[in-house]
Amino acid sequence: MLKLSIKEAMKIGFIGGGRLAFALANGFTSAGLAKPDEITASCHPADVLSADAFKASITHLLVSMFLLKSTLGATALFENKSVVERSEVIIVSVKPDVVGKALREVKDLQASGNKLFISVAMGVSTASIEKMLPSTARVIRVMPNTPALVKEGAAALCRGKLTTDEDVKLATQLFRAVGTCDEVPEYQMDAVTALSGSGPAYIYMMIESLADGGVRCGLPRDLALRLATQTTLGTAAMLKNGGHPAAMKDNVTSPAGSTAEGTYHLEKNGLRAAVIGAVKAAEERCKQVNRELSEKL
Ligand SMILES: NC(=O)C1=CN([C@@H]2O[C@H](COP(=O)(O)OP(=O)(O)OC[C@H]3O[C@@H](n4cnc5c(N)ncnc54)[C@H](OP(=O)(O)O)[C@@H]3O)[C@@H](O)[C@H]2O)C=CC1
Ligand SMILES: O=C(O)[C@@H]1CCC=N1
Repeated sequence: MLKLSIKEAMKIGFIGGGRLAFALANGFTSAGLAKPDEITASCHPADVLSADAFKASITHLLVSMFLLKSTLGATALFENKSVVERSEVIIVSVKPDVVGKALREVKDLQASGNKLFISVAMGVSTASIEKMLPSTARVIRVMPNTPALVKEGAAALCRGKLTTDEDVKLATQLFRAVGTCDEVPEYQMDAVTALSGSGPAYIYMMIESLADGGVRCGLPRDLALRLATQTTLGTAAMLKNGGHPAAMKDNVTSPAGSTAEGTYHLEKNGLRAAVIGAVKAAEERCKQVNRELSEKL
């Protein structure tokens, strides 16, 4: 079995060079875990597209290649096989419904059998990934999030059937270089996806709403957005130092003051139920994706 060590920069390949791959590649290189010129990423293969889709995709592909090369110094490849052959660790970062197609292309490669595959695909279980790869391939499932781009990511991972402690150590080190990373049992991965994987989208909506509120009260847009962003950052930083959000909220809320009016309005309009419901709905969607995929395998 190929032993990996994170002491030296690793050859990391991405099957699917999209938004998340870009965020992770950027984070890994700036953390010194991979040399930009040793990162490879594959993009949408042109052979399966209609003429019109090909034209649209080639533009998209050229933009992706340009971004990967110019911003990161990484190499964009047309073939998933080349990514596997050229990498020590392969991050599967295509959409869940494309995972099967992409991995079928590399299943028969000899190189696939002794490599570590890290899947970040939402809702796709390690058992499903293992069925799509040679029986000896090692698989880890990770759910990262896009703040990895600024080394403030939150990730959780779980083991597959053949994952070794060293693999977990390596993946943990990789994702801790771009934020936090916890190991969880696989049954919790959909909940993690629904909370921290999707969470940045919910927080952006909250920040945008705060800024809209400020504008409604007469603040200039740029000031409102800066205040909303910094307030979110500062609030999260305080919580990270310890303490309970309810107690911290009470510290902000003066008797008969402005915050009490504001929080009453949020309670009346069901903010908490809406957020809890959003996480639950996102978790359900993960389970649905896994069910649909498992039926096809
Ligand atoms: N975005 C996020 O915040 C997070 C995403 N994830 C997971 O990461 C994965 C990727 O998501 P995201 O980066 O947002 O999606 P993107 O659509 O941005 O990236 C997917 C990439 O894969 C390419 N692709 C499509 N088909 C193939 C193929 N057969 N072989 C190789 N590459 C292919 C796509 O090209 P083209 O566009 O030309 O089709 C695209 O560049 C998903 O499984 C998602 O669940 C996990 C955590 C957070
Ligand atoms: O929306 C999605 O499906 C992916 C998974 C978590 C964040 N983005």
